[in-house]
Amino acid sequence: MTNLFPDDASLILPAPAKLNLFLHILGRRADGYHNLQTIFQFLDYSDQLAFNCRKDGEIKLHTIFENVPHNDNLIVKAANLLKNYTSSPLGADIWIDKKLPMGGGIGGGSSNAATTLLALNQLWQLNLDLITLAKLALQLGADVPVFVQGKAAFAEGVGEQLTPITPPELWFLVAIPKVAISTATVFNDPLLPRNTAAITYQQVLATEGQNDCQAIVLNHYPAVQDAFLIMNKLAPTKLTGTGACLFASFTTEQQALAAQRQLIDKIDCFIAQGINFSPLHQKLNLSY
Ligand SMILES: C[C@](O)(CO)[C@H](O)COP(=O)(O)OP(=O)(O)OC[C@H]1O[C@@H](n2ccc(N)nc2=O)[C@H](O)[C@@H]1O
Ligand SMILES: Nc1ncnc2c1ncn2[C@@H]1O[C@H](COP(=O)(O)OP(=O)(O)OP(=O)(O)O)[C@@H](O)[C@H]1O
Repeated sequence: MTNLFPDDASLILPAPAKLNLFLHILGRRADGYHNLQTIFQFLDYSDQLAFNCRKDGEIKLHTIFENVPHNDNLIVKAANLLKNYTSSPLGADIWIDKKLPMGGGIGGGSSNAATTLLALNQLWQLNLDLITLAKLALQLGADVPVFVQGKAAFAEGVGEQLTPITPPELWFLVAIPKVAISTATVFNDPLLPRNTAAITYQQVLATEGQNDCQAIVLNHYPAVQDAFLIMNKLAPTKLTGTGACLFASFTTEQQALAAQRQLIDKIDCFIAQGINFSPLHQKLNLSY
């Protein structure tokens, strides 16, 4: 395991990325949030977090994030939320090996928060079930509950009403344009389309779908537009979440690798398989 972590770490767990295979915006609620329909699928591509229990109650994230103050970090927020909810007297030392790009639309921060909730639930012996943890998780962000539940899902509401589904576990080429995009900025854009018709659960897996944020993001962020134009020549390419990452799917790893070879020196990208049961839940031996 990575030497970023102490040898005596009691728990080392992954925080996987997600893709939004499509992202439909149905409307805007009175509180400003948007009603969505999306498919979340996990990627076999993860940050790693290490945890030790502290008896003095302090929550300490040891890894420095250049642009995120300690107490604003979703890892620390998740730990404090769980501590307050359960009145646990315990604390934690936490380290992270960060691989997922921030502001990339692949859910890095949200996934870190979910992994922290599940890790401390175990270390502090709280025995909260996933439904209770997912409800808490929603306070941290619309994307956090799916990472707590651990199953690929058709999501509705603001992203918290989850129906497990099993889309094909394809191989993805994921491009990382060199820009971080704020989700709130995209959702506040007056030109964002907000009137896509709802589909039914029966239609989900047959729906190709689109990302309703894509046109806005390509228009405003030249780095995303450039990467899109290059990658879309190789294979049909889509935005995930509010970007900046783009993805294209392939039936086999070899096909994805062949496409990646054509992008070498042009776009920073990685290959990963889509997975319907989170690597976090697999590592914790939770059943599907
Ligand atoms: C775009 C997605 O990534 C799709 O999976 C998510 O909906 C975003 O989830 P997230 O990053 O966890 O977002 P949050 O931290 O909850 O919200 C950030 C901001 O995005 C906007 N927001 C988010 C989710 C949503 N359904 N409607 C919104 O309008 C709100 O302005 C909010 O202030
Ligand atoms: N542990 C964390 N990892 C990443 N970002 C964090 C973390 N804690 C707080 N943040 C803040 O949250 C912002 C969004 O982070 P994140 O990487 O989750 O974006 P994203 O990939 O667009 O997520 P999503 O797809 O859920 O919208 C970052 O720009 C950063 O300021």
